[in-house]
Amino acid sequence: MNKQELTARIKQEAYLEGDFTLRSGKKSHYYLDKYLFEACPDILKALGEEFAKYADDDVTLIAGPELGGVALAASASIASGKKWVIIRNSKKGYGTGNVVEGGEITENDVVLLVEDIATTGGQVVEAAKVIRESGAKVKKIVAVIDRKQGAEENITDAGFEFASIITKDDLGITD
Ligand SMILES: O=P(O)(O)OC[C@H]1O[C@H](OP(=O)(O)OP(=O)(O)O)[C@H](O)[C@@H]1O
Ligand SMILES: O=C(O)c1cc(=O)[nH]c(=O)[nH]1
Repeated sequence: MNKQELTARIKQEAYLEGDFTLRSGKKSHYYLDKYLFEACPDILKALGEEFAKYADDDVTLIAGPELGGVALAASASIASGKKWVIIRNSKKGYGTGNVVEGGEITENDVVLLVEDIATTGGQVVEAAKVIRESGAKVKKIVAVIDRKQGAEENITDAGFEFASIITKDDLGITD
């Protein structure tokens, strides 16, 4: 699937209009329901292939933040052949008590961090800090969609590199 077809498929499956409150507390007249596009195998496969383009030889691990990043990281792993982990929002108070699920992130790791939607970038920066605290390098943060509401600036200010597969402009969305 080429980028244009992928963009059209995402809009077709996941673009909603209404009054929405976002994670950041911002209000929006639209919402991109990542679970709706992640549920479509053609889109999920194509996204994995797009993410895999960022998985250079030095990348040792792909990470996806809970919850929307999980399927994306799995798809990117299949497409790239690199292992993947989940970054939880917080530790469970029982069982292993892990924040990182699927294996440890070590100081030798170079991690590609994948995200579904970047609005302010707050969620993905938290996940990136977990990776950094383990001593590993965050190679790049790549989101499926950049809503262009500060994510790039905030992610860069936090010391990480950022890219997105598409932006809200590609989807023909105006504020
Ligand atoms: O860039 P930000 O301003 O942080 O906002 C975007 C984040 O918010 C949403 O997560 P949500 O809270 O819906 O979590 P979920 O993945 O657990 O459903 C979205 O999936 C991003 O992770
Ligand atoms: O900022 C968010 O919380 C957000 C925006 C959006 O379009 N889609 C989504 O899943 N989360």
